[in-house]
Amino acid sequence: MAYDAFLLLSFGGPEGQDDVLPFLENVTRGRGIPRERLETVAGHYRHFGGVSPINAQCRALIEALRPRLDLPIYWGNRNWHPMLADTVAKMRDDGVQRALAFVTSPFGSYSSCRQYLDDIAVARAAVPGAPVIDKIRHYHDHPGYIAPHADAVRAALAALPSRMAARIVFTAHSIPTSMNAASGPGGAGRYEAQLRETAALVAAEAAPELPWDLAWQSRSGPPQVPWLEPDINDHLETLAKDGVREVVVSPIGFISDHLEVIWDLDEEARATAARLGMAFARAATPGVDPRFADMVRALVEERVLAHSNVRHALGTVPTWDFCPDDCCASPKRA
Ligand SMILES: CC1=C(CCC(=O)O)c2cc3nc(cc4[nH]c(cc5[nH]c(cc1n2)c(C)c5CCC(=O)O)c(CCC(=O)O)c4C)C(CCC(=O)O)=C3C
Ligand SMILES: [Fe+2]
Repeated sequence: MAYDAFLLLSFGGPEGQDDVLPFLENVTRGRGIPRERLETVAGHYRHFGGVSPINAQCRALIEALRPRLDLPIYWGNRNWHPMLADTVAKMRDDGVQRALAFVTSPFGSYSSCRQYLDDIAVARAAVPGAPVIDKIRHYHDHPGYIAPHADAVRAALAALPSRMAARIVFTAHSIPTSMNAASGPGGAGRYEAQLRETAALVAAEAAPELPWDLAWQSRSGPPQVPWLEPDINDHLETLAKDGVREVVVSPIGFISDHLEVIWDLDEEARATAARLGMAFARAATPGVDPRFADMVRALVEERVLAHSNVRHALGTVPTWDFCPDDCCASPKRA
């Protein structure tokens, strides 16, 4: 397949205090998020001057990709500028015919996969003559994703007083259990399955001798809707009761230090651990690790040279190039 452009497709985040509320309105429109939750999350952004780290991370990734890709690079977001529809219009004006999109989430689910496909469809519908845009597959078990996380877990373990007694707790963004059930072709619960595989692969590479768990963070939505559990803070309580004194928390659900990482883990989970008297080290995310940037290049090559059969994967949970219609369906909303 021939492509004449590369598109970085991400979530977007505010870049100043005045952006916070309009950004949150974009994120939560029609999603039934309680008002109090919105105010709480606005406070997290305000704590950092109203600036999400995510846009700077996208810019840094683009700079890391420039020397690695022979394609012009474009960037568009779901929820904040540069908005995807504006980017698609620019691509059309530049004569782009067929672009390949890399999404900043490695996993399948409505929020992390299908919603980006919907974003592409909506943006293209708004731009007459828009290029075709194909999405790159999930990369939850790609060596370029696993290796930086594994190194980071090793480094975090080294920062603990006595790594012998440590527990590794991997985290990812919680989603409603109904959204998890609908993840993957035919609704196969792939979100959790992929994350468990990522966790197992990172643990095996970083510290095969240590026990690990998968916990969830950043729960949203109304309280009566079930989301994936345990929450990281509840899980730390359980571990403390079981006598665990040291934890490494590794956010394998994130490619870079999103606001959920620097608030929900570095502030909240760290405070929970301190209250419980546990030593706490947060493992880094890939960010612009050269192996992660090389992975993006490899994923582009994999699609361009589809006949070459090179498809790096360390696990067995399948990934697929084109999501079928019944993949990662939108969950019913309350
Ligand atoms: C699976 C998943 C990912 C990973 C995949 C991916 O990366 O796309 C993700 C990423 C992100 N989520 C982000 C921010 C927010 N997510 C929210 C709300 C929600 N997230 C959900 C799921 C996910 N979210 C869901 C099911 C909701 C409920 C509303 C709904 O059904 O859609 C809300 C509303 C307030 C709240 O309730 O928290 C905010 C502000 C940011 C930006 C961070 C930054 O600024 O650095 C990023 C990268
Ligand atoms: Fe999907």
